[in-house]
Amino acid sequence: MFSRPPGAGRAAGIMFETCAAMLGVVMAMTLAYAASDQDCINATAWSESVIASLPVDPAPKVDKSIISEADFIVVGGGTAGAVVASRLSEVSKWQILLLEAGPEEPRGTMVPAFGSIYKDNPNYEWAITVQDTPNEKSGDLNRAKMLGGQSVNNGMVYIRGSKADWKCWEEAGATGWTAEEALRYYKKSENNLNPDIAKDARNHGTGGLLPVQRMPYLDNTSKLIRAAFKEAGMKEVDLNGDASEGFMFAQNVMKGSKRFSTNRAYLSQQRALRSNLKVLTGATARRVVIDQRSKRATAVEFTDTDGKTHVVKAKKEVVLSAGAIFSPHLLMLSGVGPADQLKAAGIPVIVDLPGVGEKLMNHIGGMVHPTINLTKTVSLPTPASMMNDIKLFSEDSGPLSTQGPSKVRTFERSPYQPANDKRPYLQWEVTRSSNGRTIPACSGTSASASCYYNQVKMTLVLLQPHKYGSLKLNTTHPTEQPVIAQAVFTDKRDVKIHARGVKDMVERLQGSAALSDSGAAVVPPSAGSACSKEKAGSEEYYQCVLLATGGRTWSHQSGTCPIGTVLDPRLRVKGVPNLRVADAASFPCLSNGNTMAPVIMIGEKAADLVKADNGENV
Ligand SMILES: Cc1cc2nc3c(=O)[nH]c(=O)nc-3n(C[C@H](O)[C@H](O)[C@H](O)COP(=O)(O)OP(=O)(O)OC[C@H]3O[C@@H](n4cnc5c(N)ncnc54)[C@H](O)[C@@H]3O)c2cc1C
Repeated sequence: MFSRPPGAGRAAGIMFETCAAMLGVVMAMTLAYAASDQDCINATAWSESVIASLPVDPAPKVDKSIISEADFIVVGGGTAGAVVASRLSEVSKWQILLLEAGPEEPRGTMVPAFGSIYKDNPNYEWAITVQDTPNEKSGDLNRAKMLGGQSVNNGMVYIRGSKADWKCWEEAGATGWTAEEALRYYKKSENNLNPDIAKDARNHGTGGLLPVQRMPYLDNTSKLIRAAFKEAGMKEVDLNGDASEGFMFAQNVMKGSKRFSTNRAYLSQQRALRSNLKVLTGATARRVVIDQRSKRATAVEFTDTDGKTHVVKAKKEVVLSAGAIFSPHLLMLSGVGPADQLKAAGIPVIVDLPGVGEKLMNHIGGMVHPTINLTKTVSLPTPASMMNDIKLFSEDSGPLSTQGPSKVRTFERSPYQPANDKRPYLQWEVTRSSNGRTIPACSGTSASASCYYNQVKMTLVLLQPHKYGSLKLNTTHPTEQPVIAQAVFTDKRDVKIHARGVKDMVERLQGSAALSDSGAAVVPPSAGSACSKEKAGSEEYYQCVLLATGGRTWSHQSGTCPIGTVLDPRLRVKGVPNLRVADAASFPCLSNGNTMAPVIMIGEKAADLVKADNGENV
């Protein structure tokens, strides 16, 4: 319906697309109105009308034909895999095959206000269950299954972590992964679109494929949170520059008002232009075929959406970029991993590598939320205001282009962390929620937050917990998902650091004139009567509340095939020299911040390592 008419020139095509899209908006908004009264807006019709307003992408070059061999096979077209495949295909004499289990990226992902809109949608998500462990009833783990991987469906925040992270990498044996080297690749990937930040050319790049910018619109609550944090003595800084502490309205992977995944940034145009880059979606790798005698990866076995098995020969190398859960799983299914687990599952051992899945690193946070109830800075949406939001969105502004105060990130040291560790251990996240006044048709959908919120919840994330989880082969059903156990507040030091952080923040917010002047009420976390024996507001009280309410791991799983025990510093699997792992699994140390930016950096450097090892100048 919205495709360009045959033979139309570019300008005419764009006009046609715009008009067709606006027609779609009007039709869908009519549906939303029909199902709405003053307080109740049909969220599904609303979401559809927003999606209909998006510019039409050129149709991706979809070629379902199977090839029998390629020079390089990249498994997993996610955050890192899209980068690796794209960069390798710059060498036109090489044939690159990218295998992605999920489908093409859908268009709705471009709307920042929709957040992780495809979370829990079985068409675009792996269903992964996690073991219950003390202090955490884990339930499920969200992993995107589509081209672009988690970069399509995450919080978009672009945070590189601490420059002091690289000391830990060096100590783990990651020779050559220094702060300066990482910066080189961050800058290579980055197209920083905010001039006030981009002018710091030592720390930022503007020529890369990845658009990075702040969300273009600040709502009133965001301005209020900024005022409260400044009042609390926090400095507004560029957390990807020289400062490692302070707060920031984070930059995100986006351009104008739209999200960019690594698929959109690195693959969509390249696929259309490069005949040596073949992308197969719906292609689930089952194992890497490794020759028992030579210990070389020779092929990848995968199944298509009809369940048919194919084997593609790898003439040079295989790169696993299937993420922190599936890269180690694929290694084990291919005979590389802890020998005891492989033998118990009946998988012939090719290389005994006990480090595969031995640790599953992750940030942890408490379900202990200081909350700010809002009154003056929020207003209920109306059909007219929502229509206006769509107009603003098409002009690269307005509420649909933002996630409001959810983009605030703070990094601070804890008085209880080791004094010689330069990484700030505490990160506060702010999320929007709705309490008391809900709009029935808006609640329970991903679009709800873009409809209305009247509360912000603060969540403290511990960036360097003292305990990690693990990932093991399911030895009775090895092809099923691995057995995943995370670790949450099982170390007393973590409980102490977290509780003190919550106490300090509550006290600062309660003393904020900016908040009280705007009618906002700060509600400290509580666990009902469970902690009534402790003095309210004391560190012991918040420790009790934390243990009573429990915590959870973040979505930053990493380190399941780390450099050091599993990979050499060139990301090659020890004992299988033409097989590499390049994604969040490769981290030897937990990044001191959100993980997408470091994963993209790894993808960039991985491609250069592969090129250099195969005779190309980089
Ligand atoms: C809900 C959520 C929100 C987040 N928000 C942020 C944020 O705001 N900022 C941030 O920095 N980080 C965020 N993260 C974390 C970050 O997105 C991830 O750490 C990062 O994207 C992981 O990249 P990856 O390449 O390792 O894996 P992925 O991006 O998950 O890519 C792996 C790909 O491999 C495919 N695959 C897996 N197995 C196979 C197979 N057998 N055959 C073929 N293909 C396969 C998958 O379908 C997927 O596309 C978030 C994560 C989640 C879950």
